[in-house]
Amino acid sequence: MSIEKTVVAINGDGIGREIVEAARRVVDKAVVKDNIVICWAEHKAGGEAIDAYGKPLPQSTIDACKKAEAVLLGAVGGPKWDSVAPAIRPEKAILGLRKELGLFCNLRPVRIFKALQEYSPLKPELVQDVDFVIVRELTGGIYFGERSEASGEGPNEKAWDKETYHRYEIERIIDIAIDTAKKRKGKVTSVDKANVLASSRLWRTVAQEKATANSAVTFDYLYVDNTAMQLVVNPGQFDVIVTTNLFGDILSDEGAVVSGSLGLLPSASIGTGTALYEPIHGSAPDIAGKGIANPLGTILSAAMMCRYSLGASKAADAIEAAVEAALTAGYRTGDIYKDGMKRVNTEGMTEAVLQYI
Ligand SMILES: NC(=O)C1=CN([C@@H]2O[C@H](COP(=O)(O)OP(=O)(O)OC[C@H]3O[C@@H](n4cnc5c(N)ncnc54)[C@H](O)[C@@H]3O)[C@@H](O)[C@H]2O)C=CC1
Ligand SMILES: CC(C)CC(=O)C(=O)O
Ligand SMILES: [Mg+2]
Repeated sequence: MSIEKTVVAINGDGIGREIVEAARRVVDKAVVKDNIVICWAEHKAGGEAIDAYGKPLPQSTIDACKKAEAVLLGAVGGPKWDSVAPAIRPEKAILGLRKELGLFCNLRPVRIFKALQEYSPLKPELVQDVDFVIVRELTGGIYFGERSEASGEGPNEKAWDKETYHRYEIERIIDIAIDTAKKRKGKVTSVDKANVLASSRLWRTVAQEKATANSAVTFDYLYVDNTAMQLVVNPGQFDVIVTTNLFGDILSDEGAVVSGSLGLLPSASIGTGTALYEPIHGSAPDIAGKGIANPLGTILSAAMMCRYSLGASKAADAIEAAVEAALTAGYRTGDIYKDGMKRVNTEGMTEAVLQYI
């Protein structure tokens, strides 16, 4: 008899439905290898929840996520909801879910597939060894600080957002970075802006204390502006990058360029509650509804879900190998297409992956 696992699927907006449906098909086929069957529970968040319920994160979605073994999410937001009140913007759904589920850590692996080395805008010799993980703090910092929308008039009109970090928030994310590094090449790069920001100075102090207490791991410390440059001049130097919510958000999109496309990168958000898996990109309104989005970032997020939340390691290995095989065989969505390759849409890439499982 198969073991049943409940996974909440949140399509969200834009390309969300297209990529989540692709990943669900792949997972359903792969988990058979682990004698597992997935019971998918669809719930709404983001713009689609605003349209249905008048708010981006209904309690029913939160409750379902808390009870499930994992959550697979597409992306939320889009121009349709750009003029809604700040308190109910679609992005509040993502932030709210992360907070409600206690997901203080976002793991964003950045690697370069052999078949895609020539797709990176960087020189081949710079990208051949690229394989690092961004460990992004996810429930603190400026995204969760107090803010004030614009008020006042004329040149004195002002708005502000506050960045706060507590010692315990920094300690627990650095601990995860250290554990991650111990399973990899043993190097942590802590990224901050300690030359200017008080919150970054506390970040660096805590990182240095952790470094002293963990001599098995090598630490270095970079300012975020230098890191942004190092990511494109020498990305092979990185093993584990640990940084704040805002800096991690920005640096991971830059990492995606190194790997060839934003559509390729997966993520896992972990912490105290049900883990959530989502690609690092957004809802891509410019290509939504056309069936051309690259589903691989979501499919690879689903592989992480199989490995870390569903106890389906054979499925995880099979999905990752199938993605590699599909790329090696030349299948390419538009974002990674080059002359001579097999151009496919979302459906075609999904079929290509399925055939190798
Ligand atoms: N986790 C989430 O739900 C996130 C939501 N957003 C929201 O998404 C909306 C659009 O934001 P943007 O800044 O345009 O960022 P985006 O990541 O949605 O798109 C940036 C560019 O990358 C392309 N792209 C993204 N994913 C792709 C894929 N799978 N295949 C092929 N091309 C892909 C898009 O077509 C676009 O040209 C906004 O409402 C934003 O707030 C943005 C980032 C994360
Ligand atoms: C709502 C945003 C913080 C989402 C985002 O850009 C991300 O998590 O990468
Ligand atoms: Mg982002």
